[in-house]
Amino acid sequence: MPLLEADAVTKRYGTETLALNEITFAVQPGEFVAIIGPSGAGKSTLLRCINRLIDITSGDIRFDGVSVPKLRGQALRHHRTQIGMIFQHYNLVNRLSVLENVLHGRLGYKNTIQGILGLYSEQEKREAVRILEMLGLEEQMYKRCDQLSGGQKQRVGIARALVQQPRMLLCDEPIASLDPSSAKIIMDTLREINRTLGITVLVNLHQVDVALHYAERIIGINRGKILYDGVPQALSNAQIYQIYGSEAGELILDLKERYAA
Ligand SMILES: Nc1ncnc2c1ncn2[C@@H]1O[C@H](COP(=O)(O)OP(=O)(O)OP(=O)(O)O)[C@@H](O)[C@H]1O
Repeated sequence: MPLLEADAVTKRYGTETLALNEITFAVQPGEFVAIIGPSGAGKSTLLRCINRLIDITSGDIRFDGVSVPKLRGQALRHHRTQIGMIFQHYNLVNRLSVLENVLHGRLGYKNTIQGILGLYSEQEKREAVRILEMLGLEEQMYKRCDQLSGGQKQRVGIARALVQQPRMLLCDEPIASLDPSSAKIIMDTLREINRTLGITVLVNLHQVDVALHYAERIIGINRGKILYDGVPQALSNAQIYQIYGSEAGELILDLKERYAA
């Protein structure tokens, strides 16, 4: 059974903007999928609908066979614990330590009082430390997050998602604010998590070359519609043009340079 199914998902903002237009696809457990497309294509909207940060207008999204739009209360909180989110701007609390930020990933499992008091079990703290060590952040553990580099902040974001023990990671432009070497570390980390922990990864990427390098499947979106869904090897330049429209020229030039090198 697929882990995630999107069935004719449509999302409108007000009456004007049709951000997603009958999107249909399914993701199997363990897949590494890159969603590519130009600015405004609907990539962020799609991830936010999957996690129910926003409601879809029509269609259905099923996670592990359960209809996401119908979830309420405890069931919705449980759904969100299953999905780790990683953001372009990290969404960390800068004045708190790395360890405290990572433990925030456990909040979905707590009642309000436990959450407010920051009550975490020894087991949860040990697990947070173990994940920080795995991501090479053991020396940063007690630093405030505002003392970290962008790449380190994003690794904290990944650690926070992992302590949730998620089944899927949704990554919204995780490398858009990073220099190339930090971006590589983040993408390598996501691939490693996918391969060794078997966690399904859906990653929004603006950069088609990165998507081609890392993903085993590409979903290309333009104006809220899927224009390509398949393996990276079969994505032609003509299809890249279709997906990216006027932004394509520069991208394809970059690709040629990359492959020539
Ligand atoms: N909260 C909102 N209210 C109204 N319109 C929105 C909202 N969020 C996004 N949109 C619009 O929906 C469309 C899709 O936006 P979305 O952010 O999902 O695209 P994207 O592919 O993630 O682009 P980017 O990479 O620039 O974030 C755009 O036309 C955008 O202007």
